[in-house]
Amino acid sequence: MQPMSDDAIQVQGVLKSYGTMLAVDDVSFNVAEGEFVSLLGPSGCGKTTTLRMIAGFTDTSGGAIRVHGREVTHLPPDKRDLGFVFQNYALWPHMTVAENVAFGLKLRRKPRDVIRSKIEEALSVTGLSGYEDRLPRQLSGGQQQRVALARALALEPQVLLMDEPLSNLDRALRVVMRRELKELQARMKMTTLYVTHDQEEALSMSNRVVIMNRGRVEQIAAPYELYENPATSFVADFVGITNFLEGTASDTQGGIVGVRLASGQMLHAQARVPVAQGGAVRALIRPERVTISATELSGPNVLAGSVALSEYFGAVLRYTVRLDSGEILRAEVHNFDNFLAGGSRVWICVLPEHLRVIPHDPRG
Ligand SMILES: Nc1ncnc2c1ncn2[C@@H]1O[C@H](COP(=O)(O)OP(=O)(O)OP(=O)(O)O)[C@@H](O)[C@H]1O
Repeated sequence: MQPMSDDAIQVQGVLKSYGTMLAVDDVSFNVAEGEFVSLLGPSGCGKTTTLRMIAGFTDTSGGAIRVHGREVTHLPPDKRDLGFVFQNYALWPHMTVAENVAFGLKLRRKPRDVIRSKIEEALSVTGLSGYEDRLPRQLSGGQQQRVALARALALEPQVLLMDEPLSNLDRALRVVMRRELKELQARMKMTTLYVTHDQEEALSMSNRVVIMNRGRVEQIAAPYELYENPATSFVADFVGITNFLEGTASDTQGGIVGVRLASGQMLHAQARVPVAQGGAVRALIRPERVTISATELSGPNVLAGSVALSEYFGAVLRYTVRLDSGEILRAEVHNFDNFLAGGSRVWICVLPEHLRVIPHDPRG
């Protein structure tokens, strides 16, 4: 698909090979003006390489990159009008906070009063006013991270690229910082491309997420869409926990497809993507969508089994159920007043509207 021309970033068919290995394999996506887009995927899937090609730190082996419609594929990083915040934020240790933030502005020979007001503004939006004269070693990890962000913001980039900027922080700080960062990004309507392997970070901060796997794009969608309608087994498995039931597609009627399980039992599921009749398919359901009952249920889409394991996590109770047909299914219960012990006989109901059917992907 041809990306729209008024997008802030357009990545088209980008490739990166290292010898015979394709680290990035025909990746295309766009980031609209003011949008927050994340590249999410497991370690080694090509996220950082993609971001570095957009930044200009890594050469491309093919494809095109445009920033605000201008082709930048072969321009050096400083000619691309992009800001960066990387994982190792590398502040100058001998410079104060203000000097660190001023550094890029001085390189660009900005007038002294402009530099002063930019420093003030960047430190104010990152909550660092009053820290001007501190050295990096006199700051916490989160504060150092914010200095790196302030330094990037002071240059007023049209587009900000961030690679795992919160990964060095402890969990509590990471959660606080991601809220601050998101709030700041939204307030400043700053176009942002963000690399992370943390699904919570990607889901909670992004307008859209690009899921990568082995150098390729698996799916591009808004967080809700990604979670509710994963396009592939990989996405379903990588984003949240999913139950997979293998079967064969029978006829589709009124948007409902029949899935015959190996046991012979038929389930009805919503068909969001076309599936071939007789084709191998997977029916997916999230554990929190599974209804579990200790009293016998009847009707369609009911499966009988017994509790193999129950795990209590405070707010949630997770059951692992072995179905009579042999499959394992996980169910999560959020409001509960009693526990079903291991071995308990249970009935599982999976409503058609909560079951998603996707073609069986031999890679997944
Ligand atoms: N300079 C290089 N030379 C050879 N192979 C490389 C080089 N840089 C990256 N790779 C390989 O390219 C693939 C993609 O790496 P990349 O750093 O983009 O992954 P990533 O998704 O960002 O992973 P992580 O989350 O671990 O940082 C990996 O298999 C990596 O080993």
